[in-house]
Amino acid sequence: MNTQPESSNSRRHTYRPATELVFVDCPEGSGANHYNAASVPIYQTATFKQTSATQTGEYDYTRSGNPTRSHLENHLAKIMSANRAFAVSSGMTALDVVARLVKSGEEIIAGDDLYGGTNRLLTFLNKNCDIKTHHVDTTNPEVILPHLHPTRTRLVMLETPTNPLIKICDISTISSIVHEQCPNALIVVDNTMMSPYLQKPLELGADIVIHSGTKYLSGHHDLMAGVIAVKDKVVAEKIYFTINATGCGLSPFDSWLLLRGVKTLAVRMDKQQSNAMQIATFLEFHGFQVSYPGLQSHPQYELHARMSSGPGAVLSFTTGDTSVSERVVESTKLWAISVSFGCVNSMPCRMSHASIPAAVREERGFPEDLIRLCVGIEDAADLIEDLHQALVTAGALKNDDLREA
Ligand SMILES: Cc1ncc(COP(=O)(O)O)c(C=O)c1O
Ligand SMILES: N[C@@H](CCSC[C@H](N)C(=O)O)C(=O)O
Repeated sequence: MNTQPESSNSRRHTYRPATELVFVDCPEGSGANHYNAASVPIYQTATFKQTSATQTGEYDYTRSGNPTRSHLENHLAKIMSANRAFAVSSGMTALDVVARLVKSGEEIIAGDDLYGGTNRLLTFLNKNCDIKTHHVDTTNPEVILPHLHPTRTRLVMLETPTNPLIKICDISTISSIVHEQCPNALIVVDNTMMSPYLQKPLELGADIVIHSGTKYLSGHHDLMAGVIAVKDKVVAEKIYFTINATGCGLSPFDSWLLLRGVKTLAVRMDKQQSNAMQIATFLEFHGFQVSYPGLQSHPQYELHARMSSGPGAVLSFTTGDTSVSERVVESTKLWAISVSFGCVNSMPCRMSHASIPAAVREERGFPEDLIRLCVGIEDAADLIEDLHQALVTAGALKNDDLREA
């Protein structure tokens, strides 16, 4: 049964974003926190005893609903300005659940610089389910127009910034164009890179927002999770149906971990973002081609600033030579070599998009010498010193004198 109440936050004063992240409301009428525990308890149970032989109570079975997950989902709906939010087992699950809104013969329009796993899912749907995806450069809303079909287009899937090229698209303009031409189409934004602390796509015209909760929302690389936030009640019911039918709702323990992580999102993101800005400035000062929406040199600096309250903590840069980039990555001592981002450590990475075939990467202008930096909360001076020595060791930087920009 569906136990998650709609977000009921209109009844009280709204605080500033960092406060709202910490302040967890008790879902109205949920009876989910009988003892007023300051930290929402973990309801580690698969099933719930009933008092009636004919009617089920608020909760009956954890696949269908669990009080710990309800608290989390209610909190997520609030911070994402959604009518309802759902917590599932991974970011890819969130994307898969949303993709199930598309029927065979319908179409998707998606960016050409999407996370590799999303690209893999869309390729699977194309090959096996007769669901075609048109990949376009979403930085230019005009290029979407020729692919819009009044009845066939079902989803328009956007990332902004994109992973890993850090391209920006205009959520409001694209939403208006698509909604006007295709009443059946839904705008889906993967907001993983920004987190709801920095950007709220539902307020900009999107219909559905998804997150890999594995990243900033949880923040410690100790959890896999996904989030789906929805504006429309009918769409939300369809999403809930799929989650219950397929059994991919987030477990009670992971729901508790994610709720705990969300409370510290603002402090982590503020520090990570400030570190990222210093590192981007350092790299640009030394002549590297850096893509980071906090730099005025980013071609969509102003558009990004209009849509969000900060540039985030992921940036990418090129060295001009693939083997030099590999040496840079391998020469760092402090920066771990690992995929994923959003954690409290930092990592250089050119592995996350290995699932996109080399030919497709080339066709979409994905530079093989790209290094993606996912900046953590360490002392920025240590991160810069380590990056500097790695650049010098790899021969990417001739001048080994460490100058701050
Ligand atoms: C932008 C983006 N969306 C979705 C995902 C998928 O999330 P998860 O790994 O939690 O399945 C990832 C990374 O994996 C990602 O970087
Ligand atoms: N082997 C994984 C790669 C995951 S990449 C994780 C993350 N989204 C990132 O961008 O670093 C796979 O095949 O999905």
